[in-house]
Amino acid sequence: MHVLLSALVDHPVSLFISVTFLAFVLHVAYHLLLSPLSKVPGPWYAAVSDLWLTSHTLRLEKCKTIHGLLEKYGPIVRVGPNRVVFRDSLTAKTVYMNPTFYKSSYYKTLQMNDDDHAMTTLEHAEHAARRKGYASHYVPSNIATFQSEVQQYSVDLVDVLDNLAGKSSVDSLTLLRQYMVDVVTSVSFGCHVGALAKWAMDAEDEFCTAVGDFPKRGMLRGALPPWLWNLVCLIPIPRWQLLCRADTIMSKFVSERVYEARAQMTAGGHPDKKTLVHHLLEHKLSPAGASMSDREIIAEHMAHFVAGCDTTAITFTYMLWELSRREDITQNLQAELDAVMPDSKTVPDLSVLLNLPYLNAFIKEGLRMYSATPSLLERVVPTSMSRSSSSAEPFEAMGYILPPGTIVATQAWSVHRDASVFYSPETFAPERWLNAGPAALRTMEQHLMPFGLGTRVCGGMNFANIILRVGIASLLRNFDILVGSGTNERSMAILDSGFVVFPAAMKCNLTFRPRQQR
Ligand code: HEM
Repeated sequence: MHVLLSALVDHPVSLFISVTFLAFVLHVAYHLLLSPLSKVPGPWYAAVSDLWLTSHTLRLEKCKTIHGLLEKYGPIVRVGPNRVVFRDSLTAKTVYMNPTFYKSSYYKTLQMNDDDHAMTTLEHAEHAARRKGYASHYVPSNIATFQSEVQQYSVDLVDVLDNLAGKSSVDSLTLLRQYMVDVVTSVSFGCHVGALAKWAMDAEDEFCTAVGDFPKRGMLRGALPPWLWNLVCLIPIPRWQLLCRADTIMSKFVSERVYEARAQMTAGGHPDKKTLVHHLLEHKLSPAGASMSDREIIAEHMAHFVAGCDTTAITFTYMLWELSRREDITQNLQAELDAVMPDSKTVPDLSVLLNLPYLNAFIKEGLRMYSATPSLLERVVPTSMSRSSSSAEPFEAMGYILPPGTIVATQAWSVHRDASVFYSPETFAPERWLNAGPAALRTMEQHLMPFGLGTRVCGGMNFANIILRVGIASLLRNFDILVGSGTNERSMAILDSGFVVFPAAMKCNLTFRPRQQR
């Protein structure tokens, strides 16, 4: 022993290698045998390091990989040294409804210009104060007052496609992002930016491009050290420059409109309709009367563009892609829509659309299979599960005690593909929502979580539900949708950035053939 030690001291490199090796062995032994999470099932290589999960995130297959583990190991799996994933409705209820479970620090990667917004505030009280600022804007009664704007943009969408007369295919993802930018700008600021019109004229719209680029920019920025990011941003390729400047472009667009609305309000002007900006400008963050700062208002607006435009455009695109391959579903939808839309360009009132059984079943099925955000929604196990008590109270998930600080999460991708709830889960079948008995229907509804769950559920959920119904009704009443050039199973394979999914080809060419041409 003495000889070995003196040999190591004489050879510092050997000493370094030996100490590193020992530290590694102790690290592995701790995570596999002694950690409070060591009893939770899962592969050993995931338990000892986050590198394994990171490598799958970088390969854009995080939620599919985690789904594979849930299928293999059962409803609770350890996917990292400090990370546990589950697929269980009771556990989901505790984690997402209990405000003592804060969001994990992952959400900070979604900040806007390094500023927080509702989605990135981790702690409950701070989030509640911000959410109050925008929540009244998206309640069904208020958002319904914007239905004429949504209807008008969907008719504009039909007109743009009518002009093409089905002669060429179009990238639906880009087109629908433009449509969403028009819709969200109108309900956020009460103004018209003409994004669809620009698309029709083949004119570049920097803001729409920035909205689409923002998540990709975030992904790249998160993967590179700051110095390297700053360096690559100097590469003088115009398209690349546009991506690097996505935050600046969005911030400029939003701040101009925020300052305009403030000036109007200060001058005593009353808007015809109270839009999101008015709600945020009037909002008090605390009972003492502190308003939101300009930076906070701008970040909140930018977040609603990013959270609302790409997500809705992606889900909408996948719904159309499904229709391009399924004549049976198209015919059912068209039969229902023909009956309530005698004039193909007059979209019925929401009260009518919300009561169309097949349309509703189609939208639910689309959200089940193609939610744009089906990945882990991470929360942190609190020290105490009760807000009134500070004493430590262990959190038990499906028979395992998870200590405070453990990251826990479920993901819509797996919940929506649970074969015990949704028969043939990989089949797109709107009928499942129409033919199920009351108990099975209730169970399916309880397991549908495209917009997240509980206290942090999607703020724009009601709005998205309206947009999807109005959009699908307008397009299907007027067009048959056909697969376009270059679009196939491979190009539409779902990749995920860790939060939002997108088609492998990042586009989806479809042909919109006017129905009278059939
Ligand atoms: C199909 C379309 C959409 C999907 C699938 C979707 C999905 C989601 C999900 C899963 C979350 C919760 C994330 C979490 O728990 O961490 C979320 C949050 C949010 N979404 Fe959506 N969303 C959609 C459309 C929209 C729209 C149209 C808007 C508004 C214009 C919007 C605004 C927001 C906001 C503000 C939050 C943050 C909520 C908070 O923490 O207070 N979303 N969304």
